Amino acid sequence: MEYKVVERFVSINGEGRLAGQLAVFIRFAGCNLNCSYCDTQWANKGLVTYESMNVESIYEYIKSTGVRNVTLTGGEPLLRDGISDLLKLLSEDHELFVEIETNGSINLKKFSAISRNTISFTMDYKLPTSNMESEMNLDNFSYLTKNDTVKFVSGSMEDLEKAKFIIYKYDLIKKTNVYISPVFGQIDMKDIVQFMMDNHMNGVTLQVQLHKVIWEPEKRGV
Ligand SMILES: C[S@@+](CC[C@H](N)C(=O)[O-])C[C@H]1O[C@@H](n2cnc3c(N)ncnc32)[C@H](O)[C@@H]1O
Ligand SMILES: Nc1nc2[nH]cc(C(=O)O)c2c(=O)[nH]1
Ligand code: SF4
Ligand SMILES: [Mg+2]
Repeated sequence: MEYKVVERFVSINGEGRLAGQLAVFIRFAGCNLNCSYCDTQWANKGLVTYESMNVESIYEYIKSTGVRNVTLTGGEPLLRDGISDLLKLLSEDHELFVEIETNGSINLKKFSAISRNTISFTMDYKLPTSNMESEMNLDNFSYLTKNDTVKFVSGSMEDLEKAKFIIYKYDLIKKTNVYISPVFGQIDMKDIVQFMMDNHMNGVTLQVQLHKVIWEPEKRGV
C-alpha cells in the first residue's frame, strides 16, 4: 500500500495533550471534508505535490528522527484503505506514542482490534462554523477512552454553545479528554475563558495552536 505524504517533519507538537513536546509529523494528502477554516487546504487539493511512501518507509523515517511522539495528520489520515497496517506496525513499537488527528466523520470502530496502549485518537467534533457538522459520526464517542481526545475548534459563541451541549449530552469529560481550541484568530480567547467560567466547564482544557504563536501562522513544515 502506497500513501501520499505531503509533508514529514520534526517540530514541537502544537496541539493536544503532548503540546510542547517534540513530535515527528506525517501529513497525508486529501480530505473528505471541507472545513471553512481549514489551515491545510493546500494538502487537500488534487494537484498537491506528494511523496509516495509505504508502511516500511514511513516507519524507517520515523525511527531515523529519534523522536518518540508521532502525529499522523493531513488531510484526513484515516481516509486511506490499509491505514490499519500502518497503525498496527506503529502500535507494536512500544517506544513510540502515536497520535492520530481525525475529523470526526470516519468510523473509528474498525480500529478497535488494534492495541491502543500507545495509539491515541484526537477526534474533532466539527462545529457550525466549519459547515461540516452534519458529517459527524456520533457513534465514535463510544470508542474513545481516557487515552483519546475530543477537540472542539470554535469560532463563535454559537460554536461554544454547541460544544457545551455535546460535551454534556455525551458525558465526554468522564469518557475522554476534552479540548476547546479557537479557530485561529477568529475568536477572542478571553471570550472562551469567560464562557468556560460562566458554564463551570471543569475538566475542559483550552488550547491555542502553539506552533502558530512560535512561527508565522501560515508557515509549513513546523
Ligand atoms: C488540519 S486538521 C487535519 C486532521 C483532520 N482532518 C482533522 O480535521 O482533525 C488538524 C487539526 O487542525 C485544526 N485546524 C484546522 N484549521 C484550523 C484553524 N484555522 N484554526 C484552528 N485549528 C484548525 C483541525 O480542526 C484539526 O483539529
Ligand atoms: N507543530 C505542529 N503541531 C501540530 N499538531 C497537530 C498538527 C496538525 O496539523 O494536525 C500540527 C502542525 O501542523 N504543527
Ligand atoms: S477535516 Fe481537517 S483537513 Fe479536512 S478540511 Fe477539515 S480541518 Fe481541513
Ligand atoms: Mg496543523
